Amino acid sequence: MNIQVAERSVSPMTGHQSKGEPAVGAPVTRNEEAHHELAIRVRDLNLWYGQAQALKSINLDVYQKNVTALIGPSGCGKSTFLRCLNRMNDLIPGVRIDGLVEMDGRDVNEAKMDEVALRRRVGMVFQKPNPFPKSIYENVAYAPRMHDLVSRKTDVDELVERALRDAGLWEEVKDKLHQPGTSLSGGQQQRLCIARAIAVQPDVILMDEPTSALDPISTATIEDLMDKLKQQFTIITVTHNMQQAARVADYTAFFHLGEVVEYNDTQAMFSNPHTKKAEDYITGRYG
Ligand SMILES: Nc1ncnc2c1ncn2[C@@H]1O[C@H](COP(=O)(O)OP(=O)(O)OP(=O)(O)O)[C@@H](O)[C@H]1O
Repeated sequence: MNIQVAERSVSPMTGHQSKGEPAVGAPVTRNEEAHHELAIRVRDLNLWYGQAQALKSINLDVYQKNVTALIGPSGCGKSTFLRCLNRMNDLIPGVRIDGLVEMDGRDVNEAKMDEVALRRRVGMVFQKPNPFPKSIYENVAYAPRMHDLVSRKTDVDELVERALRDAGLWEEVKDKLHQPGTSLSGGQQQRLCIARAIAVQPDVILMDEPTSALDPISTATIEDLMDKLKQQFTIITVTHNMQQAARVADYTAFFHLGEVVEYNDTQAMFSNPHTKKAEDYITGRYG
């Protein structure tokens, strides 16, 4: 099957989940070179906002040092799912969660889990670049200092430089480190936010539509960066751009009405989707 991938934003969904579609869980096929060690194991995860169920029995294995894309129509639960991985939904009143989100053999929702430590291990980059109202340097140095990872000035300097280099921003900012982060362009600000996220050496970086507010050149820069960063980090990204998912992701999960309908190696998913819904969505027939 030769699937034409759609490039477009997604409007509110229509359609219904049909039963009897293939079980989801471990991908069917995998990239030869990809790492196959589990970073996160999600089992039977359900989430309600008040009475409304937004996630329904999600089962997903996220592999270390890969990019996993979450795709699907607007309102199908991608961002909600992403926030379950670092307990950011805890901040929303009326949320109820059950099921397992396991990292390093521990359920992130267990009562004694230290949420601050969890969010150090699972960093997040948002749709709109959101640097602190501080200098470029302080944006990167703040969290490592707060977590006591570094204290000596030379160590902080070194860490700031390394994070900015890894985020592909050092050459552009090395002579203006003490200017406000907000003085940078949108694409540079997003790379600053990535530098801020990686400065604490997380295991996982969550990205919620990280390029949707950026121009095509900045988008391409971030996509290249994701490809480099996966050597060091596990990346989970939400995207509405099918071509981006096809370009950057090793694995793709297709969400629909709060369920993961299909999860597979990206190449396999895009060339031979197992479900009609995934095929229709990927090809832009609905969404
Ligand atoms: N804070 C909230 N309170 C109540 N309901 C919410 C909240 N956040 C999301 N929802 C609902 O949960 C469902 C899933 O939303 P979510 O934002 O996770 O979907 P999404 O797939 O990320 O959508 P989009 O692609 O438009 O960003 C939707 O019905 C949404 O209205």
